[in-house]
Amino acid sequence: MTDPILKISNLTKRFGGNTAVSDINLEIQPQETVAIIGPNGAGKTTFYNMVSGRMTPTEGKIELEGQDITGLPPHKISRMGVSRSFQINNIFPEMTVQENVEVAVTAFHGHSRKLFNFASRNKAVQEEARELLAKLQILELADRRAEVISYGDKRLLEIAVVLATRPHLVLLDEPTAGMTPDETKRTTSLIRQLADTGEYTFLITEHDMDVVFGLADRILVMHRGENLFVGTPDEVKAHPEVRRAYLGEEEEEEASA
Ligand SMILES: Nc1ncnc2c1ncn2[C@@H]1O[C@H](COP(=O)(O)OP(=O)(O)OP(=O)(O)O)[C@@H](O)[C@H]1O
Repeated sequence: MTDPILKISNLTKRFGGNTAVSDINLEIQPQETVAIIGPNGAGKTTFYNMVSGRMTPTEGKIELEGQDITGLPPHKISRMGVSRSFQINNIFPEMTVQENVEVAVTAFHGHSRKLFNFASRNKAVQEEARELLAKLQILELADRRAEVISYGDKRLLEIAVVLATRPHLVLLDEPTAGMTPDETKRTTSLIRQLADTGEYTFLITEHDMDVVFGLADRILVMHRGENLFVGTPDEVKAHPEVRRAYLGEEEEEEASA
């Protein structure tokens, strides 16, 4: 077994008397796609916020590739290779689609200092940006201003921006939220293709169960802050307690909507 990219041990977050995340343990292996699901208030966002450094755990440990990152600020965690999508908040609307990705690619090369010649750096940055846009199937939008493209395409651009920093672990926060059914299908299949390249490790939160079951190698089911179950999509679908606590609840909500 390889060393995990992310190792979460006994992670707990309390807000006063309310335990939002309770004693979670999880290991994510390189190239895995892991999804976190759970009903509203289950603690998914709090868990995510601790991994990306936006919240400090009350107890427990978070290790990234063997290094303790517990409680480090977001910019440090990001520099160590964890990149998080922020639901299109990290897109510059007045720049073109290509320029948005170039900014992120440049930021990455700025850190790595591999390319010091200005002209060759420019060309390499442009090429890398175009490759990423092609991967996300939005290359034909390269010269459009980001503010004029569709919501679904903005979300794909956001993923391109995230991948431009060559993250070791990619956190995708509800990647299909707000999308039309067609956009959702397209985005799910694109993320699946990215995962299949073996270049990325994804940790995803998502409410859409079709997306989760279509993407995840393993699923962490949270319920009231606790780890209710971790397993493959088939194991999750078949787990009676999960069905009762989450899938059943969803059916009831749909029935009463
Ligand atoms: N900053 C905060 N201060 C106090 N309580 C909080 C804070 N953030 C979250 N909580 C509480 O922690 C619990 C877990 O919330 P969290 O947002 O992590 O759940 P979630 O699974 O992401 O829910 P949703 O699916 O609705 O986004 C909830 O009871 C919530 O009210």
